Amino acid sequence: MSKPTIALVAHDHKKPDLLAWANANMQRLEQCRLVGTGTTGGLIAEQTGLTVQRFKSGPLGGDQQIGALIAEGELDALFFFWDPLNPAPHDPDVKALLRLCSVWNVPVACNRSTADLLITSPLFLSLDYQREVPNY
Ligand SMILES: O=C(CO)COP(=O)(O)O
Repeated sequence: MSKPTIALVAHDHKKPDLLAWANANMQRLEQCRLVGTGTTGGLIAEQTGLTVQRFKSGPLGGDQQIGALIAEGELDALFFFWDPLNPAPHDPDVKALLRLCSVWNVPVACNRSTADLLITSPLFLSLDYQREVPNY
């Protein structure tokens, strides 16, 4: 398997959580191709030194760009620390992104504990594991 592609996204109040998690998982993240929404991706690249391909900011279409990667079969996992306590102007985009993860059986972590379990799973970087992709 080539490097898995994973997306990193966080709403503003959750960015510190995602950043702390990224710092704690540098070695694993270095083995992945990283993409992210604009502000999140920039922050992670700047503060960890990891290379992150940045899409537009979430409210400007970044979630949808990541959704497009999913629809094209190019995303292996989404780490999306969304904010359950503050409404986002682009909530439909957020829902659409999470929905596509279910449609295409893409693993998604919405908080730090799930992100820990996912990134440390022996299946995650395993050559033997093939995620089942639905055949619509
Ligand atoms: O709004 C977002 C996800 O819905 C994240 O966008 P930013 O990374 O640009 O803040």
